[in-house]
Amino acid sequence: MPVHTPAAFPAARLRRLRRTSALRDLVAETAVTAADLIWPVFIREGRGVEEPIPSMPGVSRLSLDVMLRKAAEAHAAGVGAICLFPYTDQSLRTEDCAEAWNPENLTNRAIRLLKAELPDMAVMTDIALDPYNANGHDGFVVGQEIVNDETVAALVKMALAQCEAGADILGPSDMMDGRIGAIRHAVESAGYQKVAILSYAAKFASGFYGPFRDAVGASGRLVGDKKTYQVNPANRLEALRCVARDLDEGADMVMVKPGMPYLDICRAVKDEFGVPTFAYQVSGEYAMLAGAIERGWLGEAVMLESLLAFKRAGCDGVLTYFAPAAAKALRG
Ligand SMILES: NCc1[nH]cc(CCC(=O)O)c1CC(=O)O
Repeated sequence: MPVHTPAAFPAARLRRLRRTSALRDLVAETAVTAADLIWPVFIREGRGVEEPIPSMPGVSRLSLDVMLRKAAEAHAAGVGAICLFPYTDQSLRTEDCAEAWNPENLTNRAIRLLKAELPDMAVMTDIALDPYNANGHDGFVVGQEIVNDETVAALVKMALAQCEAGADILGPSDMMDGRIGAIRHAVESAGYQKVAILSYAAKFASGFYGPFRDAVGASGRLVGDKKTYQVNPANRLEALRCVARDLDEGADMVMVKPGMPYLDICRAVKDEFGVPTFAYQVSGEYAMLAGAIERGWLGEAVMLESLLAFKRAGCDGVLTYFAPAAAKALRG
């Protein structure tokens, strides 16, 4: 869109439209609303448990009863969707990752509970093996290698179990090649035509996932790094190829992750493809902001400012740990 060159001063005084909040709101180009937010939640076994995660101030692992109560509050405040991340019991983390497609695993029980009690809230899942893997990787490890096709077959089983439990949105976050096509084909064939896929399409090999790995209990386990499957942070065109590929294979929506350091990618994805585009404001971004807010180094307003940045960059929505607090702040 062409940017009009303002007339010379004093015909143009750009401050005229900044004078009052009514005028500012009238000409606001973008807005963030609670309905734009997806709330990522860490779940664990137990009852009445709220276990703080030290590297994510204000975020806790929740037992399913507490999760349900907080989900209902967030939903009442306007948050439309929740995304589940399990803290799997250490004894269930194995090299064959079989817990990942157990119909009764923590995530699948949480999906059933949410769909029974809060049917209008959209439930999104994560598809990757890391919460179930003895070595913390998103795929099977054979020798030194993260093997692709064997992992995809396991991800398909995981996806089908989540569909069976009632998931609305599948979120493959593993970055194996061919997983979107394989999952889409299996899900269609099994009769789950209505389930949407939000692909973690442009997912970078980032240092900003550190606190998340603490939260799901994978930090101490991860052997090596994820650079053979996640995208090099130096690469913009490769990220766009990932998005094109996932759309071709049947993704309904795509995600850029992390968010704030990759706003250029968000804008490029929206401009290039025009599809529903999401950003994940990841755990490390949350930790920076929440940690600084907690110490009084930054004001709370940076929360909504950071979310607005995603809308300005072309995103339709944001996955953010701030979702409940942001929804509350937006209500004033
Ligand atoms: N498949 C794992 C997964 N799904 C979401 C995140 C990160 C989210 C965050 O940092 O908030 C990760 C971590 C990783 O790839 O190591």
